[in-house]
Amino acid sequence: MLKETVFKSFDSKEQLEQQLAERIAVGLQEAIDNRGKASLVVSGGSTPLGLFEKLSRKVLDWSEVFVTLADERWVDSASADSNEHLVRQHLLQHHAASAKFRGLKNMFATAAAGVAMTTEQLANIPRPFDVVVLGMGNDGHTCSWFPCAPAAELQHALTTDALLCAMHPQTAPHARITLSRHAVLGSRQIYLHLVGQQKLDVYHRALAADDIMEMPVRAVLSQHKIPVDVYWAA
Ligand SMILES: O=C1O[C@H](COP(=O)(O)O)[C@@H](O)[C@H](O)[C@H]1O
Repeated sequence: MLKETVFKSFDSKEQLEQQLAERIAVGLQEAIDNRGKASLVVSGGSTPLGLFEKLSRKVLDWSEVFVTLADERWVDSASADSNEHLVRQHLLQHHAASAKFRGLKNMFATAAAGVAMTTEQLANIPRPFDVVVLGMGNDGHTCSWFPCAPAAELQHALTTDALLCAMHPQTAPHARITLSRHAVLGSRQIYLHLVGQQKLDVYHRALAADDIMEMPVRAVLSQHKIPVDVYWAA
């Protein structure tokens, strides 16, 4: 059945975070009730911080929840630029401290060299992913599908059946490891979490045309098999 994208608008980012945290918690608990375990994929960057704080205080069987990232910068996991660092600081605390977390960074020197090992390490995460929370950059990237990356790399991430890919954005900091489009769309529910007028303008631009290489977030928005709920606050 084809799914429509749902757009939800909130007066404040706090309201958005409360509602989205509740939706995610309900989705994870339903997955546990139905299948005994749940998987949650989250994004990094600056947007999800408050959401993580609220989600971490939700009461559910966190010990049955597997958490991983949509993408990661190939930096030390203790670095302030690391998405894993953000998740450890803001999500894996309070009730959520008992969740099972697998990051995407490993000890290999480069993202390209590390892809195979991280793919193995994610083998036990329940798929399809129960809940995927994506962000979006002002350049129209989501995950680490950057329009400024070499075209062949971006094309690969958008077409491969592999779980993970390396990405080398030319104008954004750090080499990346990212879930592929195939991996992200192997999910039951996607949320796109946006805050601010600029992100709303970018979102509208993404809806207005269909060149995925120009704005890779379109790879998620232009499909109608997996439900995508867009949560936006001013
Ligand atoms: O680099 C990244 O950027 C996007 C968006 O980040 P934000 O700071 O604008 O919220 C994020 O979704 C992604 O996970 C991250 O690696």
